[in-house]
Amino acid sequence: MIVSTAFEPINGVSYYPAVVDDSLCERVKTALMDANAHSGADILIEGVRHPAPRLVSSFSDTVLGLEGMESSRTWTPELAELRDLVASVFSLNFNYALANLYRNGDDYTGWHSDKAALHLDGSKIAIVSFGAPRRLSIRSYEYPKDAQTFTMEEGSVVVMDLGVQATHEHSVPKEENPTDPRMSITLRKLHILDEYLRQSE
Ligand SMILES: O=C(O)CCC(=O)C(=O)O
Ligand SMILES: [Fe+2]
Repeated sequence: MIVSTAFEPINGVSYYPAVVDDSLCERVKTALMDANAHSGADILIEGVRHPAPRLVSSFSDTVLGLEGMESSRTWTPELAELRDLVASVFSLNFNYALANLYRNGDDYTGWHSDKAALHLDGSKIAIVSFGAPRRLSIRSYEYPKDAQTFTMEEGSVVVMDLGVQATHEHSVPKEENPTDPRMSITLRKLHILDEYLRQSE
């Protein structure tokens, strides 16, 4: 499958529409809902508990407990299919997925960079979108007023270089208009997973 870059908001971040077909989108959504996989645990920010502004779950090659997260589950068949499709389209490799469920337009992800230290050096993060379109904003730490914002449609993939995390942060802002649920599956290659496996041998 050949995909063309529709949009590159900044160097190191590319948006590709229509990578995942409707049938796989439907199967992934159903699988995630059936698995009742998402948790709404509180999150800790500088030692203070806040209700999670979205629901999260995680999947990986082996059950992994990361600080502040419920343990991951092993891949469902649909998520493994999605992982393999995105890996082959972009010639990447993934061993972990963090899934987010935005129940409506009030759910959001605040400004943050992904924790580069957990990921394999030089790897990339792929964000796959399902359900209602939502916006992704990206801004540099240097010029925070110049945010780039674009809409992620169902079946689209955003590919982010790990290096971008050092210079930029991203967010999924709230929507003012009524908004249906949206899920994102963020595919990652964590180096700590291999180390974790080695420790438990
Ligand atoms: O839901 C999204 O599109 C982005 C989520 C995100 O930034 C993350 O999980 O780190
Ligand atoms: Fe993120």
